[in-house]
Amino acid sequence: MSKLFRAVIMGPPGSGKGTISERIAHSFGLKHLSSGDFVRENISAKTEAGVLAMTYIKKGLLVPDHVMTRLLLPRLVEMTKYSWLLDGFPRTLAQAKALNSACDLDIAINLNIPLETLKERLRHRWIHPASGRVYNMCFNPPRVQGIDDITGEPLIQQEDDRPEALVARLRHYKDVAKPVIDFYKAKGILYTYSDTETDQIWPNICTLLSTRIPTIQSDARCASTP
Ligand SMILES: Nc1ncnc2c1ncn2[C@@H]1O[C@H](COP(=O)(O)OP(=O)(O)OP(=O)(O)O)[C@@H](O)[C@H]1O
Ligand SMILES: O=c1ccn([C@@H]2O[C@H](COP(=O)(O)OP(=O)(O)O)[C@@H](O)[C@H]2O)c(=O)[nH]1
Repeated sequence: MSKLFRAVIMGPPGSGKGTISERIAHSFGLKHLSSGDFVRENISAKTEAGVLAMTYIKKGLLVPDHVMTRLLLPRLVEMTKYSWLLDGFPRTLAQAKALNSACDLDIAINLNIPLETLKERLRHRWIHPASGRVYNMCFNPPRVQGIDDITGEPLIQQEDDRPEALVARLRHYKDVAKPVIDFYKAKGILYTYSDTETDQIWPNICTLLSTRIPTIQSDARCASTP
């Protein structure tokens, strides 16, 4: 069996983690593990960690590290046979250290996107709350305005995507993410990408992954839109 591949993707809200993760999962056959999805699953299933997590999310806060690791690390144990890309975790140095004790990462992708771009994107972000599917009214609009393509249910805009909430969220992200970025830099596995468009970043990430996931050959999948 070929060696398993493990990666994390980091970046501020709106940096395109979800969008790029979907492309990576689609092109390279990795499992896309989203911490937000895990949290929402635990909330729906009313697990102990889910009920606890909900009390923080309702206040617009990050879930504390010990709750988040309790919720997430067992899911990684279920994934020992698979290659995966983890999106949304770690968000803090404590989470990065917990993850480091649980498994060896091959790479950490860091998206560094200008503030104005983030604001503009999130202003146009609409989501289908039940599935977490993400749309953008300019970049990838739904087929019918305001309606989820798959279920036909209405889309919503998240409170904390509004410009007023965003600046504080981004400031908080920078403070918390800096030690995580330094941690992966010191390990020599950090790859930072800076641009205003996912379509510009994507070919570079795709080329990197093609060299690191040897079972899969690079080809047209590294074009700007897969
Ligand atoms: N690693 C984590 N640490 C703490 N809380 C987390 C973590 N991952 C998810 N959460 C909680 O779950 C919520 C939903 O996460 P999700 O990543 O889907 O959305 P988000 O924070 O709005 O992300 P983004 O705007 O970057 O796409 C977060 O707002 C946060 O409260
Ligand atoms: O080049 C891009 C990449 C993403 N988006 C949109 O920007 C928003 C944020 O992207 P995503 O949810 O993937 O980012 P995340 O918060 O997961 O980092 C979404 O509405 C995407 O459709 C965009 O307009 N242009």
